[in-house]
Amino acid sequence: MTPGWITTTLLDNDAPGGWAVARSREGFLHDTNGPLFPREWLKRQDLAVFAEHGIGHLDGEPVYLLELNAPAQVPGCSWQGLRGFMLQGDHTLYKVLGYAAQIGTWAREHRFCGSCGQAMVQVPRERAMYCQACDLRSYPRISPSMIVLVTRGDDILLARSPRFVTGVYSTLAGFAEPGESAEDCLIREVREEVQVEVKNIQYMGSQCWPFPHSMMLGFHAEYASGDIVPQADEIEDAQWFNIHELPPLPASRSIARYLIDLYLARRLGHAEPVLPG
Ligand SMILES: NC(=O)C1=CN([C@@H]2O[C@H](COP(=O)(O)OP(=O)(O)OC[C@H]3O[C@@H](n4cnc5c(N)ncnc54)[C@H](O)[C@@H]3O)[C@@H](O)[C@H]2O)C=CC1
Ligand SMILES: [Mg+2]
Ligand SMILES: [Zn+2]
Repeated sequence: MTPGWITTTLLDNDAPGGWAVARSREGFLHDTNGPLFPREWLKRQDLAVFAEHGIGHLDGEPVYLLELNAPAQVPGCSWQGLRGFMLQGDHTLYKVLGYAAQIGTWAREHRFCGSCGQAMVQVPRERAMYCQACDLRSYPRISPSMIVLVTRGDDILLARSPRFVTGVYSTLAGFAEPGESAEDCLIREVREEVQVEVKNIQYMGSQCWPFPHSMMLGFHAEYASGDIVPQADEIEDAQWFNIHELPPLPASRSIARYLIDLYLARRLGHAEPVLPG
């Protein structure tokens, strides 16, 4: 048995047993034991199953996703969004659900060929949808996004999007565009969002962000020039904050928080945080 969570395998839907998670537009089904249910039990419930996907192994046991058309009422159970599982509870289980959500969304959105419109089929032994007419394969979608902590000595540049929880400020982020390197994207996004120029760009680490399919590439950069001018609509407010007077910050498992905590730790000589994968 290999401990932990391994996502690589496709599983045989006809084989009995294993664990299952159920997902609807309301999130994942869970009870007091969490979101993993014995698969045979879950399949006996009155669920509008749209698709079933083998998604991996947890501590050697196969795990399946039941993708539902609508959230069902199951006695003793309720529904919770992926974000709730990210904010609290077991990190490995959150990884299982994050992967399940990405596979479920991708398979649902690739039922038909984007080129000819014909129905696509799941490729055996590969995580891909296939159109026979076009010989076209579609793989799970991942969107590279850059995220950066810009610093100027004891001051760090944080901003608020109108979508954030009230009061919370975070690092700048944005999706990479075709033709860009991560560093090009960083320079463009910082310019667009606050009209600041940066230098000494350093890659710090990456994190899967399954909301819905980002791959966050985390950087540190030093301030070079410019006064903050927040981008209309996208950025509600942006400021330099002294590291001793910080506003409410993003969730502790986010790479945004890691970039901030790592800078503080290095600046203040504290133990360095670990980036949750
Ligand atoms: N893990 C973390 O700590 C953090 C993660 N993020 C994530 O980073 C990602 C990018 O951040 P934003 O500031 O929202 O991006 P952004 O600055 O590029 O602006 C968002 C806009 O980009 C466009 N867009 C949406 N999806 C896209 C895609 N797949 N490719 C290209 N453009 C797209 C839309 O017009 C959207 O309004 C988001 O998924 C966000 O949730 C953001 C902050 C912290
Ligand atoms: Mg942004
Ligand atoms: Zn096609």
